[in-house]
Amino acid sequence: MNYRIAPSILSADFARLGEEIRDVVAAGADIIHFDVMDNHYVPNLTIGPMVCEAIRPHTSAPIDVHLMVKPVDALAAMFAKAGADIITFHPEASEHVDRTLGLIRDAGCKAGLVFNPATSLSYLDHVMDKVDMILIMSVNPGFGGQSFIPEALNKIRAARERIDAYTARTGREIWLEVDGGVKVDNIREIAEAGADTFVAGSAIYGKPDYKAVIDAMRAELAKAGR
Ligand SMILES: O=C(CO)[C@@H](O)[C@H](O)COP(=O)(O)O
Repeated sequence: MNYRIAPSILSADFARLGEEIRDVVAAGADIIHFDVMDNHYVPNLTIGPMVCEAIRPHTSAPIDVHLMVKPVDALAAMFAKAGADIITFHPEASEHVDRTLGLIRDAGCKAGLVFNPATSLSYLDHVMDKVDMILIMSVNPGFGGQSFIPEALNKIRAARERIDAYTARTGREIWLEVDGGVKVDNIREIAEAGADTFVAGSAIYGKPDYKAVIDAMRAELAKAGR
């Protein structure tokens, strides 16, 4: 299994963002997770396309933009232009899920849907052909440093079943990402439930030695029974 670790820069030192991104990639990160909050869809306000454009020259690692915004389409287009590689959004925040997925892919990015703990996976029913990544939230979005909600494991299993059935039928791969409260001590269980891509903010940026945390996560993933 090809596992990917995606540090969330929400927990980085924003005053030194370029350096923080270079450091975490040097420590073994595969992807940079970029949280966009609008103080409307979620009760917090973070960073926009100008910051994405500013960090783009600092890394060749994929930038994975998680849009916690409503409406979605205009910002999705701006992030594609600003250098994002992957753009995910919450289906209930889009007026037209199929069209939003299409506009992200037409702009050259991978597109994904994000599921809050209370959002049904049935949003996937008619759009799997346009989905490159499914992101399961294991906390309610808006803040870093929250505890993993155990019920998310069942949702990860259900998403994995959908992906495996789809891949068996079409041969096309879809990534399964998990975000919220991911730590060294639960990453193995999350992988065994079916995730392949792991967002971790406070677990990595909250420790002085990023490489030690990422190495410990990979050691746990190596023991996963998938
Ligand atoms: O999208 C979010 C929170 O809404 C996340 O990406 C957090 O940034 C994850 O932080 P930790 O739970 O890993 O500290």
